[in-house]
Amino acid sequence: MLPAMFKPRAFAASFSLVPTEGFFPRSGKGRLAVMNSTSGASTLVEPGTGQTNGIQRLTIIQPDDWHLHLRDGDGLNAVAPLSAGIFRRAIIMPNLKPPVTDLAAALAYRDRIMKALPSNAEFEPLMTLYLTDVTTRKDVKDASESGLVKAVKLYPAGATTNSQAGVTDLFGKCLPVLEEMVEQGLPLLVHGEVADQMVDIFDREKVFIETVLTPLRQKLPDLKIVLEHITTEDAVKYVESNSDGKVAATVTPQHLLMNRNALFQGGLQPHNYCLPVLKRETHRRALVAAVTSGSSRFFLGTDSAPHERHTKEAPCGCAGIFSAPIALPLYAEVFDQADALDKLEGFTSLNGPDFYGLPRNSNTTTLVKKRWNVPTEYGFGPGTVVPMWAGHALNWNIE
Ligand SMILES: NC(=O)N[C@@H](CC(=O)O)C(=O)O
Ligand SMILES: [Zn+2]
Ligand SMILES: [Zn+2]
Repeated sequence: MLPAMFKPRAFAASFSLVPTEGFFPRSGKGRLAVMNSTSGASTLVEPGTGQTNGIQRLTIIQPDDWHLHLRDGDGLNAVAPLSAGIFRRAIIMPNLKPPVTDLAAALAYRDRIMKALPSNAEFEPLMTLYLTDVTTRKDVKDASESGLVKAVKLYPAGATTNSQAGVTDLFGKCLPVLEEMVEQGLPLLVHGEVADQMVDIFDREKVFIETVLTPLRQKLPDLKIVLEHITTEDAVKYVESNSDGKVAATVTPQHLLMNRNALFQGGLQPHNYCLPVLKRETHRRALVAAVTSGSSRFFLGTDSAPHERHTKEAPCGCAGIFSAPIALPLYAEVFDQADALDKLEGFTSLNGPDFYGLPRNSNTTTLVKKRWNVPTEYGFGPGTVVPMWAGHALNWNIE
Protein backbone atom coordinates (compact mmCIF):
# COMPACT_ATOMS: atom_id res chain seq x y z
CA MET A 1 0.00 0.00 0.00
CA LEU A 2 1.45 3.34 -0.97
CA PRO A 3 1.38 6.04 1.66
CA ALA A 4 -0.48 9.26 1.43
CA MET A 5 2.52 11.37 0.83
CA PHE A 6 3.02 14.53 -1.02
CA LYS A 7 5.92 16.08 0.68
CA PRO A 8 7.34 18.79 -1.57
CA ARG A 9 10.87 18.10 -2.77
CA ALA A 10 12.00 21.54 -1.63
CA PHE A 11 11.38 20.56 1.97
CA ALA A 12 14.18 18.04 1.84
CA ALA A 13 16.67 20.86 2.18
CA SER A 14 15.22 21.94 5.49
CA PHE A 15 15.70 18.50 6.99
CA SER A 16 19.44 18.53 7.10
CA LEU A 17 19.48 17.42 10.72
CA VAL A 18 17.35 14.36 10.15
CA PRO A 19 17.58 11.99 7.21
CA THR A 20 14.95 12.97 4.69
CA GLU A 21 13.82 9.37 4.39
CA GLY A 22 12.93 9.49 8.04
CA PHE A 23 9.78 11.37 7.47
CA PHE A 24 8.52 9.54 4.44
CA PRO A 25 6.07 6.84 5.30
CA ARG A 26 7.56 3.51 4.34
CA SER A 27 5.88 2.35 1.21
CA GLY A 28 7.96 -0.64 0.25
CA LYS A 29 8.84 1.27 -2.88
CA GLY A 30 11.32 3.53 -1.14
CA ARG A 31 11.99 7.17 -1.33
CA LEU A 32 11.92 7.50 -5.10
CA ALA A 33 8.32 6.42 -5.26
CA VAL A 34 7.45 9.20 -2.88
CA MET A 35 9.50 11.82 -4.62
CA ASN A 36 7.85 10.90 -7.91
CA SER A 37 4.40 11.19 -6.42
CA THR A 38 1.87 13.08 -8.48
CA SER A 39 1.24 15.73 -5.88
CA GLY A 40 2.31 18.51 -8.19
CA ALA A 41 4.04 20.03 -5.21
CA SER A 42 7.65 19.39 -6.00
CA THR A 43 8.90 22.97 -6.13
CA LEU A 44 6.97 24.62 -3.36
CA VAL A 45 8.43 26.26 -0.30
CA GLU A 46 6.24 27.24 2.60
CA PRO A 47 6.63 30.57 4.37
CA GLY A 48 8.47 30.70 7.63
CA THR A 49 10.76 32.74 9.78
CA GLY A 50 13.87 30.94 8.60
CA GLN A 51 15.03 30.78 12.22
CA THR A 52 13.72 27.54 13.62
CA ASN A 53 15.14 24.67 11.59
CA GLY A 54 17.80 23.64 14.05
CA ILE A 55 15.35 23.17 16.89
CA GLN A 56 15.41 19.66 18.37
CA ARG A 57 13.37 20.20 21.51
CA LEU A 58 10.50 22.56 22.08
CA THR A 59 8.54 23.36 25.23
CA ILE A 60 5.13 24.95 24.78
CA ILE A 61 2.11 25.69 26.94
CA GLN A 62 0.01 22.53 27.04
CA PRO A 63 -2.31 22.42 24.01
CA ASP A 64 -6.07 22.05 23.88
CA ASP A 65 -8.04 20.33 21.12
CA TRP A 66 -10.82 22.62 19.88
CA HIS A 67 -12.54 19.94 17.77
CA LEU A 68 -12.72 16.36 19.04
CA HIS A 69 -15.02 13.38 18.58
CA LEU A 70 -14.90 11.05 21.58
CA ARG A 71 -17.85 8.84 20.59
CA ASP A 72 -19.64 6.86 23.30
CA GLY A 73 -19.66 3.52 25.12
CA ASP A 74 -16.67 1.21 24.54
CA GLY A 75 -15.26 3.53 21.88
CA LEU A 76 -15.30 6.44 24.31
CA ASN A 77 -13.52 4.37 26.94
CA ALA A 78 -10.81 3.54 24.42
CA VAL A 79 -10.11 6.99 22.98
CA ALA A 80 -10.84 9.44 25.81
CA PRO A 81 -7.67 8.52 27.78
CA LEU A 82 -5.57 9.07 24.63
CA SER A 83 -6.71 12.67 24.25
CA ALA A 84 -6.59 13.28 27.98
CA GLY A 85 -2.95 12.22 28.07
CA ILE A 86 -2.02 15.02 25.68
CA PHE A 87 -4.57 17.83 25.72
CA ARG A 88 -5.69 19.78 28.76
CA ARG A 89 -9.15 20.58 27.36
CA ALA A 90 -11.16 19.66 24.31
CA ILE A 91 -14.31 20.83 22.60
CA ILE A 92 -16.40 17.66 22.50
CA MET A 93 -18.45 17.33 19.35
CA PRO A 94 -22.09 16.35 19.94
CA ASN A 95 -22.80 14.16 16.89
CA LEU A 96 -23.67 11.02 18.83
CA LYS A 97 -26.61 8.78 18.04
CA PRO A 98 -28.88 10.28 19.27
CA PRO A 99 -27.19 13.70 19.19
CA VAL A 100 -26.50 15.83 22.26
CA THR A 101 -29.23 18.43 21.84
CA ASP A 102 -29.84 19.79 25.33
CA LEU A 103 -28.17 20.48 28.64
CA ALA A 104 -29.31 17.23 30.24
CA ALA A 105 -27.80 15.19 27.43
CA ALA A 106 -24.60 17.23 27.54
CA LEU A 107 -24.20 16.75 31.28
CA ALA A 108 -24.89 13.01 31.04
CA TYR A 109 -22.33 12.72 28.22
CA ARG A 110 -19.84 14.73 30.25
CA ASP A 111 -20.25 12.28 33.13
CA ARG A 112 -19.61 9.34 30.81
CA ILE A 113 -16.47 11.06 29.52
CA MET A 114 -15.20 11.69 33.06
CA LYS A 115 -15.80 8.02 33.93
CA ALA A 116 -13.79 6.96 30.89
CA LEU A 117 -10.70 8.83 32.09
CA PRO A 118 -7.96 7.54 34.37
CA SER A 119 -8.45 8.81 37.92
CA ASN A 120 -5.37 11.05 37.74
CA ALA A 121 -6.30 12.64 34.41
CA GLU A 122 -6.42 16.41 34.28
CA PHE A 123 -8.72 16.85 31.37
CA GLU A 124 -11.65 19.16 30.96
CA PRO A 125 -14.30 18.29 28.37
CA LEU A 126 -15.85 21.46 26.99
CA MET A 127 -19.33 20.40 25.97
CA THR A 128 -21.35 21.49 22.95
CA LEU A 129 -24.98 21.34 21.88
CA TYR A 130 -26.05 19.93 18.53
CA LEU A 131 -28.23 22.52 16.81
CA THR A 132 -31.46 21.23 15.27
CA ASP A 133 -34.47 22.83 13.62
CA VAL A 134 -36.27 22.60 16.98
CA THR A 135 -33.59 23.82 19.38
CA THR A 136 -35.10 26.54 21.59
CA ARG A 137 -33.75 29.74 23.08
CA LYS A 138 -34.23 28.12 26.46
CA ASP A 139 -32.06 25.16 25.46
CA VAL A 140 -29.28 27.60 24.65
CA LYS A 141 -29.77 29.74 27.75
CA ASP A 142 -29.83 26.75 30.11
CA ALA A 143 -26.76 25.24 28.47
CA SER A 144 -24.82 28.48 28.61
CA GLU A 145 -25.73 29.23 32.20
CA SER A 146 -24.48 25.79 33.29
CA GLY A 147 -20.96 27.00 32.49
CA LEU A 148 -20.14 23.53 31.16
CA VAL A 149 -21.44 23.97 27.61
CA LYS A 150 -19.13 26.23 25.63
CA ALA A 151 -20.60 26.28 22.14
CA VAL A 152 -23.36 25.17 19.78
CA LYS A 153 -22.53 23.08 16.72
CA LEU A 154 -24.17 23.55 13.34
CA TYR A 155 -24.33 20.47 11.13
CA PRO A 156 -26.19 21.20 7.90
CA ALA A 157 -28.51 18.16 7.63
CA GLY A 158 -26.84 15.48 5.53
CA ALA A 159 -23.43 17.17 5.35
CA THR A 160 -21.38 14.69 7.41
CA THR A 161 -21.32 11.77 9.87
CA ASN A 162 -24.44 11.72 12.09
CA SER A 163 -25.80 14.96 10.70
CA GLN A 164 -29.23 13.60 9.83
CA ALA A 165 -30.77 15.48 12.75
CA GLY A 166 -28.97 18.66 11.75
CA VAL A 167 -30.34 21.94 10.48
CA THR A 168 -32.41 21.99 7.29
CA ASP A 169 -33.02 25.74 7.13
CA LEU A 170 -30.74 27.92 9.25
CA PHE A 171 -32.33 31.27 8.46
CA GLY A 172 -35.89 29.94 8.48
CA LYS A 173 -35.66 27.92 11.68
CA CYS A 174 -32.74 29.00 13.85
CA LEU A 175 -32.51 32.80 13.96
CA PRO A 176 -34.05 33.23 17.44
CA VAL A 177 -31.67 30.60 18.82
CA LEU A 178 -28.71 32.31 17.16
CA GLU A 179 -29.81 35.61 18.69
CA GLU A 180 -29.84 33.94 22.10
CA MET A 181 -26.31 32.71 21.45
CA VAL A 182 -25.21 36.28 20.78
CA GLU A 183 -26.76 37.30 24.10
CA GLN A 184 -25.02 34.45 25.90
CA GLY A 185 -21.73 35.01 24.10
CA LEU A 186 -21.81 31.36 22.99
CA PRO A 187 -19.96 30.67 19.73
CA LEU A 188 -21.48 28.83 16.79
CA LEU A 189 -19.19 26.09 15.52
CA VAL A 190 -19.89 25.22 11.92
CA HIS A 191 -19.37 22.25 9.72
CA GLY A 192 -19.03 24.61 6.79
CA GLU A 193 -20.28 22.66 3.82
CA VAL A 194 -23.56 22.80 1.96
CA ALA A 195 -25.25 19.41 1.86
CA ASP A 196 -26.68 19.96 -1.63
CA GLN A 197 -25.75 16.85 -3.60
CA MET A 198 -25.85 18.91 -6.80
CA VAL A 199 -22.85 20.93 -5.60
CA ASP A 200 -19.51 19.32 -6.43
CA ILE A 201 -18.08 17.83 -3.24
CA PHE A 202 -14.84 19.81 -3.64
CA ASP A 203 -16.80 23.08 -3.80
CA ARG A 204 -19.13 22.60 -0.83
CA GLU A 205 -17.06 24.64 1.62
CA LYS A 206 -16.70 27.58 -0.76
CA VAL A 207 -20.42 27.52 -1.55
CA PHE A 208 -21.25 27.37 2.16
CA ILE A 209 -19.16 30.47 2.78
CA GLU A 210 -20.93 32.33 -0.02
CA THR A 211 -24.48 31.21 0.64
CA VAL A 212 -24.64 30.71 4.42
CA LEU A 213 -21.74 32.29 6.26
CA THR A 214 -21.67 35.63 4.49
CA PRO A 215 -25.40 36.33 4.93
CA LEU A 216 -25.25 34.98 8.50
CA ARG A 217 -22.53 37.49 9.37
CA GLN A 218 -24.62 40.25 7.83
CA LYS A 219 -27.68 39.31 9.88
CA LEU A 220 -25.83 38.67 13.14
CA PRO A 221 -22.49 40.48 13.13
CA ASP A 222 -22.00 39.88 16.85
CA LEU A 223 -22.29 36.10 16.66
CA LYS A 224 -18.95 34.41 17.33
CA ILE A 225 -18.27 31.76 14.71
CA VAL A 226 -15.66 29.04 14.40
CA LEU A 227 -15.40 27.68 10.90
CA GLU A 228 -14.37 24.13 11.74
CA HIS A 229 -11.79 22.01 9.96
CA ILE A 230 -11.20 24.45 7.11
CA THR A 231 -9.87 22.98 3.89
CA THR A 232 -9.69 25.72 1.27
CA GLU A 233 -7.93 28.93 0.38
CA ASP A 234 -11.42 30.43 0.20
CA ALA A 235 -11.95 29.68 3.89
CA VAL A 236 -8.55 31.10 4.79
CA LYS A 237 -9.34 34.30 2.94
CA TYR A 238 -12.77 34.50 4.53
CA VAL A 239 -11.36 34.18 8.03
CA GLU A 240 -8.57 36.64 7.33
CA SER A 241 -11.01 39.18 5.91
CA ASN A 242 -13.18 39.14 9.05
CA SER A 243 -10.98 41.09 11.40
CA ASP A 244 -13.49 41.99 14.10
CA GLY A 245 -12.45 39.10 16.32
CA LYS A 246 -15.74 37.25 15.81
CA VAL A 247 -14.54 34.68 13.29
CA ALA A 248 -11.89 32.00 13.71
CA ALA A 249 -11.10 28.59 12.28
CA THR A 250 -9.77 25.23 13.37
CA VAL A 251 -7.36 23.35 11.13
CA THR A 252 -6.75 19.58 11.22
CA PRO A 253 -3.46 17.76 10.75
CA GLN A 254 -4.75 15.90 7.72
CA HIS A 255 -5.69 19.05 5.82
CA LEU A 256 -2.25 20.51 6.56
CA LEU A 257 -0.33 17.38 5.57
CA MET A 258 -2.25 15.81 2.71
CA ASN A 259 -3.89 16.85 -0.49
CA ARG A 260 -6.57 14.95 -2.36
CA ASN A 261 -4.05 12.75 -4.15
CA ALA A 262 -3.70 10.99 -0.80
CA LEU A 263 -7.18 9.54 -1.29
CA PHE A 264 -6.10 7.61 -4.36
CA GLN A 265 -2.37 7.08 -3.96
CA GLY A 266 -1.67 3.53 -5.15
CA GLY A 267 -5.35 2.67 -4.74
CA LEU A 268 -8.31 3.84 -2.72
CA GLN A 269 -7.21 4.96 0.77
CA PRO A 270 -10.21 4.86 3.12
CA HIS A 271 -8.20 6.00 6.14
CA ASN A 272 -7.51 9.32 4.44
CA TYR A 273 -11.19 9.95 3.84
CA CYS A 274 -12.85 12.60 5.96
CA LEU A 275 -15.27 15.47 5.50
CA PRO A 276 -14.71 18.07 4.31
CA VAL A 277 -12.77 15.92 1.85
CA LEU A 278 -9.08 16.65 1.24
CA LYS A 279 -8.55 19.35 -1.38
CA ARG A 280 -5.95 20.11 -4.01
CA GLU A 281 -2.40 21.17 -3.17
CA THR A 282 -2.95 24.91 -3.60
CA HIS A 283 -5.50 24.79 -0.79
CA ARG A 284 -3.22 22.80 1.49
CA ARG A 285 -0.50 25.39 0.96
CA ALA A 286 -2.91 28.19 1.85
CA LEU A 287 -3.76 26.41 5.10
CA VAL A 288 -0.09 25.95 5.99
CA ALA A 289 0.58 29.60 5.24
CA ALA A 290 -2.35 30.64 7.43
CA VAL A 291 -1.44 28.60 10.51
CA THR A 292 2.27 29.46 10.31
CA SER A 293 1.61 33.16 9.74
CA GLY A 294 1.15 33.82 13.42
CA SER A 295 -2.44 34.94 12.93
CA SER A 296 -4.44 34.46 16.12
CA ARG A 297 -7.54 33.45 14.17
CA PHE A 298 -6.40 29.89 13.45
CA PHE A 299 -6.10 27.22 16.08
CA LEU A 300 -5.72 23.52 16.70
CA GLY A 301 -8.72 21.27 16.18
CA THR A 302 -7.80 17.71 15.36
CA ASP A 303 -11.27 16.61 14.23
CA SER A 304 -10.04 13.24 15.45
CA ALA A 305 -12.99 11.08 14.41
CA PRO A 306 -12.51 7.39 15.14
CA HIS A 307 -14.48 4.82 13.18
CA GLU A 308 -13.96 1.12 13.68
CA ARG A 309 -11.65 -0.30 11.03
CA HIS A 310 -14.28 -2.40 9.26
CA THR A 311 -16.62 0.58 8.89
CA LYS A 312 -13.96 2.46 6.93
CA GLU A 313 -12.58 -0.50 4.97
CA ALA A 314 -16.03 -1.14 3.56
CA PRO A 315 -18.04 -0.78 0.33
CA CYS A 316 -19.38 2.49 1.72
CA GLY A 317 -16.74 3.69 4.15
CA CYS A 318 -17.34 6.22 6.91
CA ALA A 319 -15.86 9.72 6.82
CA GLY A 320 -13.46 10.56 9.63
CA ILE A 321 -9.73 10.33 10.41
CA PHE A 322 -8.49 9.25 13.82
CA SER A 323 -5.52 11.38 14.84
CA ALA A 324 -5.80 12.26 18.54
CA PRO A 325 -2.73 10.40 19.85
CA ILE A 326 -0.42 11.58 17.05
CA ALA A 327 -1.87 14.96 16.17
CA LEU A 328 0.62 17.04 18.11
CA PRO A 329 3.67 15.43 16.44
CA LEU A 330 1.91 15.87 13.09
CA TYR A 331 1.35 19.58 13.68
CA ALA A 332 4.99 19.93 14.80
CA GLU A 333 5.98 18.35 11.50
CA VAL A 334 3.96 20.96 9.61
CA PHE A 335 5.49 23.90 11.46
CA ASP A 336 8.99 22.41 11.20
CA GLN A 337 8.62 21.91 7.45
CA ALA A 338 7.57 25.55 7.18
CA ASP A 339 10.48 26.65 9.37
CA ALA A 340 7.98 28.24 11.71
CA LEU A 341 8.24 26.26 14.95
CA ASP A 342 8.16 29.58 16.80
CA LYS A 343 4.53 29.90 15.69
CA LEU A 344 3.46 26.47 16.92
CA GLU A 345 2.53 27.43 20.47
CA GLY A 346 0.17 30.20 19.38
CA PHE A 347 -1.69 27.76 17.18
CA THR A 348 -1.79 24.86 19.65
CA SER A 349 -2.15 26.61 22.97
CA LEU A 350 -2.92 30.35 22.89
CA ASN A 351 -5.28 31.29 20.06
CA GLY A 352 -8.01 28.82 21.02
CA PRO A 353 -8.48 29.85 24.66
CA ASP A 354 -8.16 33.52 23.69
CA PHE A 355 -10.98 33.20 21.17
CA TYR A 356 -13.22 31.28 23.57
CA GLY A 357 -12.45 33.72 26.38
CA LEU A 358 -10.97 30.96 28.55
CA PRO A 359 -7.72 31.09 30.53
CA ARG A 360 -4.58 29.83 28.88
CA ASN A 361 -3.19 26.63 30.39
CA SER A 362 -0.45 26.95 32.98
CA ASN A 363 1.48 23.70 32.54
CA THR A 364 3.73 22.84 29.60
CA THR A 365 4.39 20.10 27.06
CA THR A 366 7.77 19.28 25.55
CA LEU A 367 8.20 18.02 22.00
CA VAL A 368 11.39 16.36 20.84
CA LYS A 369 12.67 15.71 17.35
CA LYS A 370 13.08 11.96 17.45
CA ARG A 371 11.97 9.38 14.92
CA TRP A 372 9.28 6.94 15.84
CA ASN A 373 6.56 5.01 14.08
CA VAL A 374 2.84 5.63 14.36
CA PRO A 375 1.13 2.51 15.75
CA THR A 376 -0.69 0.53 13.06
CA GLU A 377 -3.91 0.45 15.09
CA TYR A 378 -5.46 1.20 18.46
CA GLY A 379 -8.07 -0.74 20.38
CA PHE A 380 -11.58 0.59 19.88
CA GLY A 381 -14.20 -1.26 21.88
CA PRO A 382 -14.38 -4.83 20.56
CA GLY A 383 -12.56 -3.78 17.38
CA THR A 384 -9.73 -1.50 16.32
CA VAL A 385 -9.25 1.93 14.82
CA VAL A 386 -6.52 2.79 12.33
CA PRO A 387 -4.84 6.15 13.00
CA MET A 388 -3.75 8.66 10.38
CA TRP A 389 -0.43 7.59 8.84
CA ALA A 390 -0.55 4.22 10.54
CA GLY A 391 2.83 2.54 10.69
CA HIS A 392 4.68 5.48 9.15
CA ALA A 393 7.69 7.29 10.59
CA LEU A 394 7.34 10.73 12.18
CA ASN A 395 10.13 13.07 13.21
CA TRP A 396 8.53 14.60 16.29
CA ASN A 397 7.19 13.07 19.45
CA ILE A 398 5.97 14.15 22.86
CA GLU A 399 8.70 13.79 25.45
N1 LIG B 1 -14.81 14.82 9.88
C1 LIG B 1 -15.35 13.68 9.53
O1 LIG B 1 -15.08 13.19 8.44
N2 LIG B 1 -16.20 13.02 10.36
C2 LIG B 1 -16.69 13.45 11.62
C3 LIG B 1 -17.79 14.47 11.49
C4 LIG B 1 -17.31 15.84 11.12
O2 LIG B 1 -16.49 16.43 11.83
O3 LIG B 1 -17.75 16.37 10.09
C5 LIG B 1 -17.21 12.23 12.40
O4 LIG B 1 -17.91 12.41 13.39
O5 LIG B 1 -16.87 11.11 12.01
ZN1 LIG C 1 -17.50 18.41 10.44
ZN1 LIG D 1 -15.55 16.79 13.38
